Amino acid sequence: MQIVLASASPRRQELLKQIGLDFRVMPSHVTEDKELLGTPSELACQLAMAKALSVGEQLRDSLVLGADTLVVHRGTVLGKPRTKEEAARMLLQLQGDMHEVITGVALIHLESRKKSIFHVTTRVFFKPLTEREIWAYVASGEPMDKAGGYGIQGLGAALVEKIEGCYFNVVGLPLGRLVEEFKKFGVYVLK
Ligand SMILES: Cc1cn([C@H]2C[C@H](O)[C@@H](COP(=O)(O)OP(=O)(O)OP(=O)(O)O)O2)c(=O)[nH]c1=O
Repeated sequence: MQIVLASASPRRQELLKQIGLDFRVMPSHVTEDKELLGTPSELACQLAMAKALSVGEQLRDSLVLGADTLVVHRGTVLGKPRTKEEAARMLLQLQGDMHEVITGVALIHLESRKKSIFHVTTRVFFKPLTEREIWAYVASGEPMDKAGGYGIQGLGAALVEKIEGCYFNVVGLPLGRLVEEFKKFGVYVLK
């Protein structure tokens, strides 16, 4: 079965390659409205589903994967910062505290009407940071295309005290859980 990643994220491509999957990439063109209709995890799943469906409708015999990563701090959902000032504000809010990174995932195979939608949460604890450190990080340019304004896989590692849960989930896909869900579609990473 052809696997299609409905994502423009280079990180998600790298993560899928890491587990040796053979897949194609077809970015979806879903507008990511992070307006909260339900809980943050419901929103992550809804956006993941919308991305998977927008591609799946054209490729009904493929197994299509959509995902969405959100950062939630004290009940507020943080998306991708639009400006450097917004990035600095987000990081100032996150420093010295815990936040959750939620990735919603949708796997859909329209031809067989099979689907699996789930989310995984990782708790991330940031060190206390000075404004100077935050601006130095923002100046690296790394925050701009990332939820919460940081990338744990890059220089953003320097902001983190510890995490609880799946590391890969923070980067964009919960690999361990994903491998289990793929099995339900007859796709085995370890065979
Ligand atoms: C918190 C965090 C987020 N991110 C990234 C993962 C996601 O790519 C991005 C969140 O945006 P998403 O909307 O989940 O994904 P995307 O817009 O990059 O790609 P697409 O919608 O086409 O699938 O933030 C990191 O790379 N590292 C981190 O530590």
